[in-house]
Amino acid sequence: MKLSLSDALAHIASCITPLQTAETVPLMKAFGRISAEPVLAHFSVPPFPISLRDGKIVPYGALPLTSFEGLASISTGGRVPENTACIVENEALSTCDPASIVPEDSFIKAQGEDITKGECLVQKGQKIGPFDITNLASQGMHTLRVIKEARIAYVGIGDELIDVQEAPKTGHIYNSNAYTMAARGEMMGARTATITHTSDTPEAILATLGALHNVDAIITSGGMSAQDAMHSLLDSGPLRTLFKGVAMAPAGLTALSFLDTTPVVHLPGLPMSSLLGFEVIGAALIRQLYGMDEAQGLITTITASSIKAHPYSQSIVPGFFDGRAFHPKQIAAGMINVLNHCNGFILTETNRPLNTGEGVTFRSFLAWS
Ligand SMILES: Nc1nc2c(c(=O)[nH]1)N[C@H]1C(S)=C(S)[C@@H](COP(=O)(O)OP(=O)(O)OC[C@H]3O[C@@H](n4cnc5c(N)ncnc54)[C@H](O)[C@@H]3O)O[C@H]1N2
Ligand code: MOO
Repeated sequence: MKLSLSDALAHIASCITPLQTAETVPLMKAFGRISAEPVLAHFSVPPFPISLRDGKIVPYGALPLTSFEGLASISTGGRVPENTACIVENEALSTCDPASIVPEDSFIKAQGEDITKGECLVQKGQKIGPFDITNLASQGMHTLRVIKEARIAYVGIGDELIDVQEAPKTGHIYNSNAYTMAARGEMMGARTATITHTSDTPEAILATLGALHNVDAIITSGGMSAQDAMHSLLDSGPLRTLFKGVAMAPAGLTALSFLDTTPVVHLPGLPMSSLLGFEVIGAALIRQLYGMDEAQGLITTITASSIKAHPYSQSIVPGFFDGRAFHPKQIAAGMINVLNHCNGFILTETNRPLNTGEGVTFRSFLAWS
């Protein structure tokens, strides 16, 4: 009996401990990393009221004005003195009646208008984006405490697999699944510890997995058919299996286990199953390692064509969102040359086909960049 996708995700959330180790990195290395602590503003920005125009300073004491003569000048960004009633921009000096000048703060940026001292600029567990860099740089924060990067090992399982620099012989298949997942993992902020492959015997698989040290998670691809070694190993130890089979299509054969304390996601070998399974389960694993909640950057849109439903599983449907609608891509088992034409995917509900124009939630591959 396959686990529902929501139960599989709940297992990941409850059984995998987020990484705790923190390190200090320079500001520009913090981009895309996960903050290990809340960051509070050291001082207010702007630190004092500043002018937003080149113009003249009108003190309260000068009101009512009879002339602009004798007023002190100020440049954009200049400190506005206390007791300033308003700033008159230079362009207005020749057209505006001095008697009409009244106190007004529209050209004055108040102290702390952007950032107040003590304000939380970055939450613990938040991913640092380019505009967080703005706030951190504005505070002169040149280093940041971030969670150590997740290190993931990608292992292709199958006697037919070879590495990309090897010369192929008849029946050989390049380990493209592992390379693709490593590239996607990098986009998701996880470092690639190693990309390797092993033959489909219990001994070879256990030796390969057992030799992986200093990794936070392992993701395997292949050997998940009923008669294959990886599939059977999940029933007999030493891997501790949390689930085996998820009600999603493709990648319904996906499993999660632990090798000692290291989580291992087992994806099927057929490329569409492997890669789309990674988008859902592999991505959830990486999020969990970083202590992040649900997927970010979801886009509500409509489907540009009808989508069939699976009777017992949710479907992972890759496709292209053109800004107006989601165009599902037809896929078949084992396809390779597909996701390069897609910019994301949707998840459908079990046994619920979608008509053209029905609402869907688009999950962009770029949400992770
Ligand atoms: N009789 C049945 N056959 C199959 C069933 C079934 O229920 N009954 N399930 C199918 C489903 S669903 C899936 S998914 C696959 C799972 O197969 P495996 O996980 O055992 O995949 P492999 O046999 O290892 O590989 C399949 C095929 O995919 C290519 N491949 C594998 N690994 C890689 C890699 N790392 N990089 C690139 N390409 C890879 C390769 O062509 C393999 O031959 O089983 C169905 N069969
Ligand atoms: O269940 Mo397979 O695992 O369709 O992709």
